[in-house]
Amino acid sequence: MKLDNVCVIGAGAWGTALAQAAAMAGRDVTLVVRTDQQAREINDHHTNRRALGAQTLSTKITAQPSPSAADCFILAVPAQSSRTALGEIAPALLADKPVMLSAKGLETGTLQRQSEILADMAPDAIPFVLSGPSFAADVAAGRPTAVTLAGDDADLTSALAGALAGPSFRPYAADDRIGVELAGALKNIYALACGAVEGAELGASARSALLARAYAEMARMVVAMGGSATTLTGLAGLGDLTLSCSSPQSRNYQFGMALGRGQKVQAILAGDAKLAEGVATTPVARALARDLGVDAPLIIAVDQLLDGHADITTIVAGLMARPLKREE
Ligand SMILES: NC(=O)C1=CN([C@@H]2O[C@H](COP(=O)(O)OP(=O)(O)OC[C@H]3O[C@@H](n4cnc5c(N)ncnc54)[C@H](OP(=O)(O)O)[C@@H]3O)[C@@H](O)[C@H]2O)C=CC1
Ligand SMILES: O=C(CO)COP(=O)(O)O
Repeated sequence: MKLDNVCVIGAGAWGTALAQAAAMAGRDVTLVVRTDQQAREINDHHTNRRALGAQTLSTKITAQPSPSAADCFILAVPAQSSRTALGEIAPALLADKPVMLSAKGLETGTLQRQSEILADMAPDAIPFVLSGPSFAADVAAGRPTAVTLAGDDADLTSALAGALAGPSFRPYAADDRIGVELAGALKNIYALACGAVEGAELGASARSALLARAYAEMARMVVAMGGSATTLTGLAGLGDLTLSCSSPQSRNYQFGMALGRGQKVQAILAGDAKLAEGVATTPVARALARDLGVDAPLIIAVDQLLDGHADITTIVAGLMARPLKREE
């Protein structure tokens, strides 16, 4: 399959960074933007300041107002906007084309993963999931990282990984789409939790204990939903979990820090909070855990913190007072 050109839908931080990675890998890239002003800025000045500050973008990136025919596509809008964004694209454009899903979140209401949304909206597209430890600013600046690209066809997944690979962006091909997708979505919940621990000044020991129990809980969720626990040992699992749960650069971690300092969700959102996917994904994950009968005390704890019915001191006391159990 020809993979010379890539169309990226969503010109926020991540879409622009992935456009840059694809361009650095030698691809011709079209980046779908929503305003003429953003198109002019990218095409004339090779920057997208709202998304990536002063970062200079490759001249191989061309901005345009709507998607056009391409060898493969990357969807990079927030998880709750994926359905709307896909609804604006003629399904025929995506038919038999690889579509790489890069949003890290579960859909409110439907409880769906991104690839389930794609299957609804463009059933003939070929789904791939891209996830792993990768801050947009790092990727766009050419700082090195490695990610997981999961797809059903091993040869095509490897070919796509090769089409995106550059000196500073190294995708590993994998086949567990469900595991990779869930790891990306769930890590945002645990980043909220770890940020809250930091905001409440509960200490580095608490944060690492939380991280380890988060990993165990994430494995229970992934296995219950048909993914593989082994996937979590990789970039999309351990790699992204440790990044997002330990770095104030993570927007979810930042949001968690504000929660831990006692701020309410509405107040944080009313400020200049950036996108924190875990806020919408937490109640979805809680509903999924309930439906699947998965023991998920940390997801429940974050949901309680978000819904404001308990403060962090009460929530942590509740977690610590649970019956002792064996580590498995
Ligand atoms: N930033 C990062 O470091 C990383 C982000 N991700 C994931 O990528 C996803 C996007 O995040 P990010 O780029 O950072 O978010 P941003 O808030 O930076 O950007 C979101 C972009 O999506 C656009 N958008 C929203 N709705 C639509 C729509 N219906 N159609 C077309 N475009 C739309 C927005 O346009 P407008 O501004 O006009 O509203 C904006 O350009 C998230 O799921 C995130 O978890 C994954 C890895 C790294
Ligand atoms: O997913 C990310 C890094 O891998 C970005 O995390 P945040 O959305 O929390 O900033």
